[in-house]
Amino acid sequence: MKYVILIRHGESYTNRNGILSSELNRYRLTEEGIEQARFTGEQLNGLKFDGIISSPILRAVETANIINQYLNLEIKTDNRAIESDFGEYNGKRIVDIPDKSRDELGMESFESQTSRMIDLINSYTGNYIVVSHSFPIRCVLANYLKLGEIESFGLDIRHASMSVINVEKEKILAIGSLLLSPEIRKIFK
Ligand SMILES: O=C(O)[C@@H](CO)OP(=O)(O)O
Repeated sequence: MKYVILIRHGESYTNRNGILSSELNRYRLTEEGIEQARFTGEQLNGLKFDGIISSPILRAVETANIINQYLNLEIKTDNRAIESDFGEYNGKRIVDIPDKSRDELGMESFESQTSRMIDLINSYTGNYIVVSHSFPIRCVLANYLKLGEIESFGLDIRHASMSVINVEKEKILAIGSLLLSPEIRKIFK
């Protein structure tokens, strides 16, 4: 890819209920999450992309379809953009998860998520929107910022926010933005 806009899905019932879930078809977007996705679609309206790639998880696919109402592109699902694998903690409330490292908890590692997301980005040519999840997006940004898991802990990726990367120059142009600057909009005209 030349440029990528990484978008976290809108608020879903996993977030509303404080649950970690990588189940494919269980948790939909909330009304708020639908509105968030619509707002992001409006920001992207009229801009040109080579396609939308989405995590196969329902909340991401719903977000991609709402955004695509403004873009009318082909949407591809790609497992490399999927949510973290939470292991035995899949479906559990965040408050009930012991305060241990991901490795100790048997969850998918920071490195695994980083490499699958970078692999996805490097396997498409052109400018794409990628709809994914908070942690995988944080992994990509940390990669370009040359930060590790602990050092990038503060990267809080809001629902339906846009993080923009010039992939060829390995340069982050925006992190977790709800709007696009005129300079960034020009790239996709
Ligand atoms: O549950 C969360 O906090 C994140 C973790 O990646 O998932 P999602 O972005 O799907 O809400």
